[in-house]
Amino acid sequence: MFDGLKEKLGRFSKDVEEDVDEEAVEEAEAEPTDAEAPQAAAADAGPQEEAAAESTADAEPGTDTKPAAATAESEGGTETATEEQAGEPVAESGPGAESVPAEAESVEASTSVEPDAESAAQADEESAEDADEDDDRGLAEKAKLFATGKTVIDEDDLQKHLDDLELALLQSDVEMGVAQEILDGVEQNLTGQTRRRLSSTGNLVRDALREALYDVISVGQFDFEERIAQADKPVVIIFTGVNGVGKTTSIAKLSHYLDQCGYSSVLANGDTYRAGANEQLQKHAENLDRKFISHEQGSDPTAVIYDAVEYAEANGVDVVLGDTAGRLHTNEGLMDQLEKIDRVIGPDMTLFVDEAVAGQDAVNRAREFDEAAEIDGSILTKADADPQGGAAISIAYVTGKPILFLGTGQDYPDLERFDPEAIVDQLLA
Ligand SMILES: Nc1nc2c(ncn2[C@@H]2O[C@H](COP(=O)(O)OP(=O)(O)OP(=O)(O)O)[C@@H](O)[C@H]2O)c(=O)[nH]1
Repeated sequence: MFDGLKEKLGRFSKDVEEDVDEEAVEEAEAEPTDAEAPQAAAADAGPQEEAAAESTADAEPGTDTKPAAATAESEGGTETATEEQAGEPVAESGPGAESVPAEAESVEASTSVEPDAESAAQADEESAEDADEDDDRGLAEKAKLFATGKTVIDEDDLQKHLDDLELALLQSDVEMGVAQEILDGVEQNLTGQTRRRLSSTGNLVRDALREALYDVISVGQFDFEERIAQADKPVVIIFTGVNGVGKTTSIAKLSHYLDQCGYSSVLANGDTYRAGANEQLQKHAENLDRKFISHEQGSDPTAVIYDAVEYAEANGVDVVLGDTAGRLHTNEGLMDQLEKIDRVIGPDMTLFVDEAVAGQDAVNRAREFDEAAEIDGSILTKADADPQGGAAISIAYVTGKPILFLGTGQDYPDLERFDPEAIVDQLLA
């Protein structure tokens, strides 16, 4: 699922990471030696070995020695530092740094000025040699930069990578406005000081991308099961969308899903337009052992749904799942039918169904269906066959309504709750 997009995002992360690494090494060479600041402070309190042992114990794995304040900032990635915080002591590493006077450390772009540089510069030469390990230097620098939330990459370099990312997103069928939103988010997360909401992976670029992707795909999310649980029964859910995208199958899958959650359901065929529609949904109802409500072809869809609601009320059924004709959204007759269902039945939810593989077309249809008959969320089918992921990333942002489920196969259990955080993690795995 979404393997093509996954690969492109991975390439972007890797390319930017490499540039960030280079920056970090350059900085390390211009700044005082690693671990000097904490060691210098500790040296006042006791013997050197003790101080070294303490600072090592404080350090996070792979981040080299850092004062507790800076370490705490990076933990969980909950909040990036303020300007003042950025000025707090942060351990550095780098050859020859012990000879750099504090005044010479005026640094540009991505670096932060260290007020404790003076004490760092006074640190013991032996300790400096201990800390002068090239191995972890890039990692330590990245961790430090991440902790301070300062700019970590040259803007021109970043722009080049963002252009590549834009192309990759558009090639993956991400809607243009959504792609721009992601680019803005990544740029802001990498160069600005933003409040992070997801737990940090400890990887600077991937975290910036995660946040930006999460922001666009999590739009409007609500707890579907909670809404079902809290609504008066029967809950009426109406399905809209064009023909052949997996709408009927999705109704059957949702009936199965609801059953797993402990809710009974009745299937109603409001697609009285298309020959064969009754038989198609009836087949699913039989497979699942559900009550099926239908009228003859050409009759009023509202009357079908109405009958299903009456049946559910009389028989204590929790949810009515109503199909509608899948003609094009431009068809006035269809829109009139949906409007009448809205007016007479007042459904609890209207779900738009389309296929992930339709990419931009699915995004455009979602927008147009929502404008014609307001939707509460979407189901994206055939995600299992979609390498691009453009629709999955774009639909929520474009409609302002969440993707609630992904269809991931042809069998009834192949319906998964759309979990934005899990999807983003999967994309950046
Ligand atoms: N791979 C895969 N196939 C799916 C998925 N959902 C539906 N399909 C298949 O897509 C085809 C069309 O599904 P239908 O449910 O008949 O489509 P529909 O939108 O109801 O079409 P109409 O009944 O013509 O409106 C069927 O062969 C389904 O098995 C999915 O999530 N993954």
